[in-house]
Amino acid sequence: MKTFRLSQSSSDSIELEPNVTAVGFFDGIHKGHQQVISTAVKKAQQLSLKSAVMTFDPHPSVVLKKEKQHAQYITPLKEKEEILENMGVDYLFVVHFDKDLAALSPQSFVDEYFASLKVEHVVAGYDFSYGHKGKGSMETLPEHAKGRFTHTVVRKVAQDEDKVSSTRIRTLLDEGNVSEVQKLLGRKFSVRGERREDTSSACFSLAISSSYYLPHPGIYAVTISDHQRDYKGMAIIEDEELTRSETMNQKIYLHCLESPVSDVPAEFIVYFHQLIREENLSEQLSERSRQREKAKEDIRQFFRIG
Ligand SMILES: Cc1cc2nc3c(=O)[nH]c(=O)nc-3n(C[C@H](O)[C@H](O)[C@H](O)COP(=O)(O)O)c2cc1C
Ligand SMILES: Nc1ncnc2c1ncn2[C@@H]1O[C@H](COP(=O)(O)OP(=O)(O)O)[C@@H](O)[C@H]1O
Repeated sequence: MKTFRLSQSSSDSIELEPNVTAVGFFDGIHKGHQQVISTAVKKAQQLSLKSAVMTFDPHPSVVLKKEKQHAQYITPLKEKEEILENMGVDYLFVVHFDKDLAALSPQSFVDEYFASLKVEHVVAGYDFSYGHKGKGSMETLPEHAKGRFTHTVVRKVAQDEDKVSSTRIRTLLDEGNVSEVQKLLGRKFSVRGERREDTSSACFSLAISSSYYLPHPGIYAVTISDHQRDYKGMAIIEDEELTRSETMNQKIYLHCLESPVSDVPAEFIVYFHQLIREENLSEQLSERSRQREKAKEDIRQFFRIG
């Protein structure tokens, strides 16, 4: 997969083959997004064209100064790239979202970003909106396309009768409900980071990018992967103020419950299975470490480790 970072005027100069493009922000690449993207990949195969995904950076809500601004992501760009690559996408267009882009009329957006990127077919969900004030919709797309490309509208993907959406996933993460998040993502919620200080080979802290949207502070049953094998363990997410370092990274604490991790690479991926308990930070340190020992036992039982 090739990634292209685009801003206004930069789209004219890149060499591309004709393609089918799925468009949207796609934070989380949840089951709804997967339906949109796999529709584009299949359509591209049928038409013998390249498949592409168009996303934006940063999230429009930040630039449009919406009440809720999403500056942290369920899948930061690096994760998005990896998932899309595995889905068989050929091109990723990352369009820089700024005030000028937001001000483009729906017609100008279509002219500048679809027509000039050799897009022959656009795939988006039923509620996709584009152009100034989000006035362009899937109903207006044919009028703005002016015969230059065709399109597919993907119907609502729901789970338990409600739309699968990144907002719904963020709310569940705020509650620490990572098992429900897994149902909407179709995979476990995960974060990747670099190993930092060790207490022992099996107990260390992980520095993760500040652009992750993290689950509610608490103790979680997790698997910790070093890309070679998985270790069952415990992750502790402390309150934001406490975990942010000067570099603005976030930190989580990991305890492996299986054979100690040693001589392993610096990068790990942590897969979240279940919230075991919330931490009460007003409690004395000695009580907190007692609770952590108890949580370890609960996690052993959760994973049925003897
Ligand atoms: C190129 C482009 C320009 C957009 N411009 C605006 C805009 O000026 N105002 C706006 O409210 N939404 C705009 N949108 C739509 C937003 O991306 C987003 O869909 C909308 O704010 C609704 O977000 P929400 O569903 O998270 O509330 C634009 C979308 C695109 C793709
Ligand atoms: N549950 C869903 N069913 C069908 N299409 C969806 C669904 N959720 C999002 N989409 C589509 O995926 C693309 C990205 O949408 P986006 O606004 O980033 O998702 P979300 O609504 O989860 O924040 C858009 O084309 C949108 O219409």
